[in-house]
Amino acid sequence: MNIHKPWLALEIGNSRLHWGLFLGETLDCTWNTDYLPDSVIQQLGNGRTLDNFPAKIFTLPCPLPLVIASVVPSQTALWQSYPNVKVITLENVPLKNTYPTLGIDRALALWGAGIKLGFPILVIDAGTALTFTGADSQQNLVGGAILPGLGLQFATLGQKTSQLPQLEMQTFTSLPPRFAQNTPDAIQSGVIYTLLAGIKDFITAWWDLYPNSKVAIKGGDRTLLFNYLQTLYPEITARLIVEPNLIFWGIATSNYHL
Ligand SMILES: Nc1ncnc2c1ncn2[C@@H]1O[C@H](COP(=O)(O)OP(=O)(O)O)[C@@H](O)[C@H]1O
Ligand SMILES: CC(C)(COP(=O)(O)O)[C@@H](O)C(=O)NCCC(=O)O
Ligand SMILES: [K+]
Repeated sequence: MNIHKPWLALEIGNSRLHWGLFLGETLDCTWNTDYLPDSVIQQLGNGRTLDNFPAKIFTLPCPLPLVIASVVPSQTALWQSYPNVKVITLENVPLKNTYPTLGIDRALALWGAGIKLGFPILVIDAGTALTFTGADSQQNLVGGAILPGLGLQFATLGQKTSQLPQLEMQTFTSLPPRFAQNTPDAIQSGVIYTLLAGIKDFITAWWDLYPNSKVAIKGGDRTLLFNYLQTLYPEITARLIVEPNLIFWGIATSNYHL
């Protein structure tokens, strides 16, 4: 590939779309959007661009080549009509010892983190689901864990009970009192302190196995969780790398042909 050739990387998550504009092998900028309707996808394929895309895309030869990493097959299907599209699969990721149903987002983030930060590596993805995914010094997947992400935990409590309100995370500022005296604080306390203790437990268990390993956190809730962790467990955050672009690093270092 020409070193300055522009192309788009698209990660399709379970909540939204994550975009990266590459110039050759360099990640130029990133942004997020909601899922797009079929009509808009057709327009993009016809060379038009969108208001909430970076303005510089207007200056590039559209439609740009597109590389997709998706964990939502129904969304992937909408892009099959795009003229120059490549869908990344596990076979394109050099990570070893993977299992067939491993999420491509987890494989790419782990691979990207390992290549840039070094193996062994543990990646925490604080997205719709919260995942832990680790690799050893030989670039083998060691394994990981999957649980409901922060937003999903609040949404589930709000939707599946009659008396619990739906909390909006944008209103969260600092840690709630652990022993709360009202319903919203009690929900926050239960979800947040339990999740933070779980994250700490997974990280320390990983460090028991790989004492010098780097640990990186990505995903839409990364900043909120990092800030809370910093208050409760500063010794953990001192060694925790916050990096939103691990998947784009993984895409840039995988084997596929546009
Ligand atoms: N603008 C936003 N839209 C949606 N979710 C957001 C936004 N900003 C932060 N989040 C948080 O990001 C989480 C989803 O993470 P994200 O990495 O975007 O998901 P996915 O990759 O699974 O689509 C939600 O729990 C939510 O709290
Ligand atoms: C665990 C996930 C749902 C995470 O997706 P996300 O929350 O990032 O949208 C996704 O990686 C997935 O569907 N994985 C397949 C199962 C596995 O990785 O074992
Ligand atoms: K994700």
